[in-house]
Amino acid sequence: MSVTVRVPAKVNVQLAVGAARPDGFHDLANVFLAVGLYDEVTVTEADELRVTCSGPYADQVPLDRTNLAARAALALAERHGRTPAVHVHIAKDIPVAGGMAGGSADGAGALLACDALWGTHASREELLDICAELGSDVPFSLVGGAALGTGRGEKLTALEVGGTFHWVFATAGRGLSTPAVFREFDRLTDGVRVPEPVASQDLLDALAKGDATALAATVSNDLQPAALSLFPELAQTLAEGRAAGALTGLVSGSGPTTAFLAPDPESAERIAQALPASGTCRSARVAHSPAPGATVL
Ligand SMILES: C[C@](O)(CO)[C@H](O)COP(=O)(O)OP(=O)(O)OC[C@H]1O[C@@H](n2ccc(N)nc2=O)[C@H](O)[C@@H]1O
Ligand SMILES: Nc1ncnc2c1ncn2[C@@H]1O[C@H](COP(=O)(O)OP(=O)(O)OP(=O)(O)O)[C@@H](O)[C@H]1O
Repeated sequence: MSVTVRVPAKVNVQLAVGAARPDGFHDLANVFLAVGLYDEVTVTEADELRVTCSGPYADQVPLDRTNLAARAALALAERHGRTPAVHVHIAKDIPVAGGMAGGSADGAGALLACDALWGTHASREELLDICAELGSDVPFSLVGGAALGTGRGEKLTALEVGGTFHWVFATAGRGLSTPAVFREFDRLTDGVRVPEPVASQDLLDALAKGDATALAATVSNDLQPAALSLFPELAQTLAEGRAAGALTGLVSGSGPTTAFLAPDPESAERIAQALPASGTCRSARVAHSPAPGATVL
C-alpha cells in the first residue's frame, strides 16, 4: 500500500528578523504565503527506511537520514513505538536551497503520509509538534494558506487572504545556506540595535483584501541585505523583474530564489519569459497563491 501527499512551497511576504537569541535562532515576524509549486511525497511499506528522489533538482537532494522526509518518518515511528520500514519517494518540483522551504515541505509531506500509511492517527497538535522539531518552516508546510509565524517561525496564526496573488519565481545558478544567511544578518547588524520583529498591519490588510498593489507596497525581507551581500548578482535579477512589469521583487526567505508579484496572470507569464532571457537567472516559474497545505491525494 502507498500514500501520496502533495505539499506546497512558500514565499515570505514579510520576514522581520530580531536579534540572535541565546540558542542561536532569531525571533521572527514571518508572514508565510503558500504558493502553488508542489513536491509530492509517496510512502510505501518496505523492509527498511529508504529515500529516493526524482525531478529537475533530484541530484541536489540528500538520500540519507539527513533528508527531512526521512527524519519525519523516523520521528513519527519513534513516538509510536514502530519501525520506520518505509520507502519515501520525493517527486521534487520545488527548487532546492532556494528559500522556498522545499526540504520543509518534504518533511511535512512524509509525516502526513506516514501517519496515513501506518494509521497512527496522530492529532493535528502532535503533527505540528513534530514539524516544529524538524525545522522552523515545517509547521507552515503542513498548514499552508497564509499564516503569521512567531517565535523562530514555528508558532502559527492563520491569516485571511481575500484574493489570488500571481507570482513569478526566478531560480539562481547556485543555492544559499540558510544558517549562512542568518550569520551574515548578524554580521551586518553587529553593533546595531535590532528592533523586536512585528508584523505590518498594512501588509496584513493588503493580504486580507487580496490587493496586489497594496501588498507590493508593504512586502519586506530583513534577510534580503544578507542574501544580496552573499550573492550580489541577485540585485540584477530583481531589477530585471521590476523592469519586466512586476509590482515588486524580493528575495524569497533566505534566498537565492527571487519572487516577483505580478498585477495579473498575463503579466506573470510575460515576466517569466523575460527573466531567463535577460540572463540574470537560471529559470523562472509562474505560481499562484494562496495554496493549500499538505494534502493526501
Ligand atoms: C528563512 C526562513 O525560511 C523563513 O521562513 C526560515 O526562517 C528558515 O527556516 P528553516 O530552514 O526551517 O530553518 P531551521 O532548520 O529551523 O534552522 C536552520 C538554521 O537557520 C537559522 N535560523 C532559522 C530560523 C530562525 N528563526 N532563526 C535562525 O537563526 C539557524 O542558524 C538555524 O540553525
Ligand atoms: N527533502 C529535502 N529536499 C531538499 N533538501 C533537503 C531535503 N532534506 C534535507 N535537505 C537539505 O537541506 C538543504 C536546504 O534545502 P531546502 O530546499 O529545504 O532549502 P530552502 O528552501 O532554502 O529552505 P528554507 O526556505 O526552509 O530555509 C539542502 O541543501 C539539503 O542539503
